[in-house]
Amino acid sequence: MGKIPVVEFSNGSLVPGSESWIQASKIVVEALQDHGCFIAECKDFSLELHDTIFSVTEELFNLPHETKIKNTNEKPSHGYIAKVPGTPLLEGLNIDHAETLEECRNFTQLMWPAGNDRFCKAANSFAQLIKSLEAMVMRMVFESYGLEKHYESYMDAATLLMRFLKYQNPDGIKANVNPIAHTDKSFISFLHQANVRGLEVMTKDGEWFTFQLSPSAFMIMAGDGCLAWSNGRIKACYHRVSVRDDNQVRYSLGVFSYQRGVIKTPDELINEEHPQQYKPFNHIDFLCYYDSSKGREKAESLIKTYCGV
Ligand SMILES: O=C(O)CCC(=O)C(=O)O
Ligand SMILES: [Fe+2]
Repeated sequence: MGKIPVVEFSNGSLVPGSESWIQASKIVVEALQDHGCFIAECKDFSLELHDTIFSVTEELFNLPHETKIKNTNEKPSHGYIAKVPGTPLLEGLNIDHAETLEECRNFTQLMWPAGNDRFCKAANSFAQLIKSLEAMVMRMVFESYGLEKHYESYMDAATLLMRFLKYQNPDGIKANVNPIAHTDKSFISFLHQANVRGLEVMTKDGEWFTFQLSPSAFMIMAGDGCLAWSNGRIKACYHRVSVRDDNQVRYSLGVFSYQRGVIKTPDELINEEHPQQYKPFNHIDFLCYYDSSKGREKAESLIKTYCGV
């Protein structure tokens, strides 16, 4: 009861339409509706890429402050994040449109003017893997609601923000480095952690759930975008990070999918039983609204305030 399901994902064996696909699909959609999340065991994600991505992540955070602040972006939380009130131990760097090799190259060039091919390759391979995971998960979601015809346009409008995260050693303070529980503003998010566990998600029973580390496991969670799009059928996953092991620096990776332009609930999901709950809204405008709103810690139902009917 209340446990987050684990679903095996591999491009080779999980073929759309097959018996295993239909079974996996059922578990995925139910989990998204119940908890707003599930765990994907991703067989195509090699241990080698897992090790490389976290080794280059460490290298990235070791760059001088003057270099890291060059990671700027006009969109909120899309550039360098450091010492944000409420989360003083958290540092983050972001590659917008990480699914494109070009943007991975631009970011690499900015951080390492002399080049760092290992970083660039690892970041782009990681983002590509997430892209294919997103394609599978969202195909399942669209199919299960009978919305196949809208799937291609969803994927065409999807862009990935790849975030590298570092949580400083809390140094003897009661270890709770990012206690702010929140839902993501994304459509869907993919989280992967290294050696230090810490991500906790709230189950439908209202309990905090933390998961065992596996180098090929990803926590996949729905954000506010998906909640509104699905007319409230899918939950936005409520989560927080709470590192309890002393003297450990925690690294994690988050990939957040955003829709270019407007998110609109498909007409097929609106009926007498499910009256329209959210008006169409521009995804990035919603992120800006969130960013400028006071008391973001409490912003649990901000999407309702922003575009609720
Ligand atoms: O570090 C993590 O595992 C989660 C980070 C997170 O929730 C976020 O960046 O929105
Ligand atoms: Fe989050």
